[in-house]
Amino acid sequence: MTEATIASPVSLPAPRSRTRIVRRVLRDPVGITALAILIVAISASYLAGFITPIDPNATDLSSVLAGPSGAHPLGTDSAGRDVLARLLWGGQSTFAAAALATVVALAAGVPSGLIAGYYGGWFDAGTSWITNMLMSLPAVVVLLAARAALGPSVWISMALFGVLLGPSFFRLVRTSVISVRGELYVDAARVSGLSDARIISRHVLYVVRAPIVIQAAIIAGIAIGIQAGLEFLGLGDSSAPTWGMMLNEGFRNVLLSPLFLLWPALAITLVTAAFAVLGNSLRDALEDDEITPRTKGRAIKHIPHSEAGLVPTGSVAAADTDHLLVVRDLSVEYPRADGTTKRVVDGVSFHVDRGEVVGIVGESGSGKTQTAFSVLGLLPETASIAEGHIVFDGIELVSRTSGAVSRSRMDPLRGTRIAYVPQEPMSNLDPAFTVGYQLSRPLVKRLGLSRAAAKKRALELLATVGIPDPGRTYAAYPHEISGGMAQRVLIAGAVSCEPDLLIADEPTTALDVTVQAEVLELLRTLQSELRMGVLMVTHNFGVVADLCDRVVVMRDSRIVESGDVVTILSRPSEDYTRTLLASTLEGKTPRTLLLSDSAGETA
Ligand SMILES: Nc1ncnc2c1ncn2[C@@H]1O[C@H](COP(=O)(O)OP(=O)(O)OP(=O)(O)O)[C@@H](O)[C@H]1O
Repeated sequence: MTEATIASPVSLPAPRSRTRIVRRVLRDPVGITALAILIVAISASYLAGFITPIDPNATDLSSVLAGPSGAHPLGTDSAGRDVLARLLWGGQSTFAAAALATVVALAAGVPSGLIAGYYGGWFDAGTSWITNMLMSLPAVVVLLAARAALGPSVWISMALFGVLLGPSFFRLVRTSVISVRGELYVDAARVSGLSDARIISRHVLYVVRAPIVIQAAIIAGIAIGIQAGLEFLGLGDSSAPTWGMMLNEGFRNVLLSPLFLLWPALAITLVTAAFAVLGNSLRDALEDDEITPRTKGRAIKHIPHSEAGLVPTGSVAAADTDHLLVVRDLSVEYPRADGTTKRVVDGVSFHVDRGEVVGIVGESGSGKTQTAFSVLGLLPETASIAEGHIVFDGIELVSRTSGAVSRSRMDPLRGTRIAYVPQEPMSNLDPAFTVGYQLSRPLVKRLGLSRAAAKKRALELLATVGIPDPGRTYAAYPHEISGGMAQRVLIAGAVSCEPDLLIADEPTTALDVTVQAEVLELLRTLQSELRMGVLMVTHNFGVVADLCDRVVVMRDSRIVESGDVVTILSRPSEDYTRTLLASTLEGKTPRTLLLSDSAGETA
């Protein structure tokens, strides 16, 4: 690494301590109070037999609606039954039934919301339709009808209530997933080789877990309220003591014994409020928590080339196996609202050899990114590859007939042999995870490194890309580092598996001018050290002149001309190239031309 590539030190906050979620809740006075109320209420309910020996259904007609006494600490009801015993035993069924409703709602809403939001398509359409239908049903009427048809079982009522509440989780999760699935850091995770399941469980579920937690707490409270409401109306199982029935009885006897109404009302209010407050406190703790990877140490696992997609496919023409990457006659289309299609890449052909840097240059909207995304398999679902094929190291990623990137061939390559450096570094880092986690996770997943080895390698990579204090940057969150450092982090991630091909899409556009030069120098150094083929997407001929061996000039989705950089820079054959050169170089002679001139003179 040259001195020029080392960024000036940036002041970073001290690394965060890995405080656990429970400890964060315990430090929140409101959270700890709510937790204490729930722990006391739940344990007291399930230890009812030890707390009071009195049978909750034992009647004593000589002592009805009696006030608190030594024998009956909370008094008795209208049948002379002990209020404390009934309150404690009633809590058992209340908590268990609320848990049942919450678990059913979670099971019905969360997985379906994740899949519908992430993949969209027919599953999304079908589940959204079912959700809308369920939400249009009046829950209380359905519960009353179920009670009439199936009997007064609280378990059936609460399981059904869980199904009716499932859509609230579905909508919450689906909406959150839709808002993050298009985030660049999700694309970046895909490109770094993580599977859909891993992306959903880590990056997507991580974003929606806080709303899920608070929603679950609220739903548990609502389930207790609805359950008590049904019992209050006399629709519960009258053979078992419940808080709702106690409320009903207390209400009827409020003038004779107001205290009798107070106990169940207090229990219901305290417990439902505690659930809501605990949900808020947990959410705050989750949002503040740094996720700790829990991967156990593993030995280094080398990915055998015989795994799917890593051996050349037999049907590829010999001419296409001579180069690292071959893109031939590629055309990409999008459907228009009027039923026609819009061609954004039209008959594009080029190749990249090992150790060679090829630039795709052109004005905004000329189709450069769509071409690069075709190679990466990152085109949106609406795009289709109308024609052409793409071959990487003899592996046919897009065949002439398939019209799409083969996922089984692409997945083992992305993040290991084909890497990607994006345009906007900040948007490509997940704000919820530390830099170190995001850098080391693919090393654990793709290279099979243990957590400790991945951390060591990540720190080495950060030093390699010129980060002045790798330890601090490793522990920092994306918002705590500068744009230039974030781009260095992404470059470190991209080269971590020593790829054969690096695709960089305007890697310096979002950076200020001095940092641009440093990042270009870094890319140049890494490219020559690792002998990578590089496909550099840019609108800037200066970048092409600085880095590239060959260049492809694009305009309006087509290639205008292509050739080696010195020829195109000194003798462009197309007016468009001349205009583009004049506008981006502004009369300056690029270093490549100076070098080639001096080489010519020496010769
Ligand atoms: N999802 C999409 N649906 C329809 N058209 C799209 C979509 N994405 C891109 N396009 C169109 O494809 C064309 C090429 O876009 P592309 O992003 O490849 O341009 P570019 O040359 O990389 O420009 P820039 O440097 O501004 O990113 C543009 O006209 C753009 O509007």
